[in-house]
Amino acid sequence: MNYRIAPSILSADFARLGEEIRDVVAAGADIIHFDVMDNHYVPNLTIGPMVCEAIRPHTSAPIDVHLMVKPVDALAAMFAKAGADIITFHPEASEHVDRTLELIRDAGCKAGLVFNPATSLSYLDHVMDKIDMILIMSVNPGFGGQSFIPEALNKIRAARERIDAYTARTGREIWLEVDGGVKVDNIREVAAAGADTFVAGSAIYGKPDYKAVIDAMRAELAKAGR
Ligand SMILES: O=C(CO)[C@@H](O)[C@H](O)COP(=O)(O)O
Ligand SMILES: [Fe+2]
Repeated sequence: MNYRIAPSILSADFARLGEEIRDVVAAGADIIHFDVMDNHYVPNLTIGPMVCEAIRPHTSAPIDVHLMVKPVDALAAMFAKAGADIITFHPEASEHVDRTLELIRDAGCKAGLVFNPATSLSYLDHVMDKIDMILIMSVNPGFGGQSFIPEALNKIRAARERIDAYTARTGREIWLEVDGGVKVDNIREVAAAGADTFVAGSAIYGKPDYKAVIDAMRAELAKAGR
């Protein structure tokens, strides 16, 4: 299994963001997770396309933009222009999920849907062909540093079953990302449930030695048995 670790810059030092991104990639990160919150769909307010554009020259790692905004379409287009590689959004926040997925892919990015703890995976039913990534939230969206909600493991297993059935039928791969409360001490269980891409904000940026945390996560992943 090809596992990917995606540090969330929500827990980085924003006064030194470029350096924080270079450091985490040098420490072994595969993807930069970029949390966009609008103080409307979620209570917090974070960063927009200008910041994405500003960090783009600091890394060649894919920038994974997690949109916690409503409405979605205008901002999705702006992030595609600002250098995002992957753009995910919450289906409840889009008036027309299929159209938003198309808009993101037409702009040259990978597209994905994000599932809150209480959101049904049935939003996937008719759009699998337009999805490159499924993101399962293991906390309620809005803040870093929350505790992993154990029920998310069942949803990860259900999403993995859908992906495996789809890949067996079409040959096309879809990534399964998990976001919220992922740490060294639970990443193995999250991987065993079927995830291949792991967002970790406070677990990585909350420690002084990013490489030590990422190495410890990879050591756990090597034992996951998938
Ligand atoms: O999208 C979100 C929160 O809404 C996340 O990406 C968090 O930033 C993850 O932070 P940790 O739970 O890993 O500290
Ligand atoms: Fe996120």
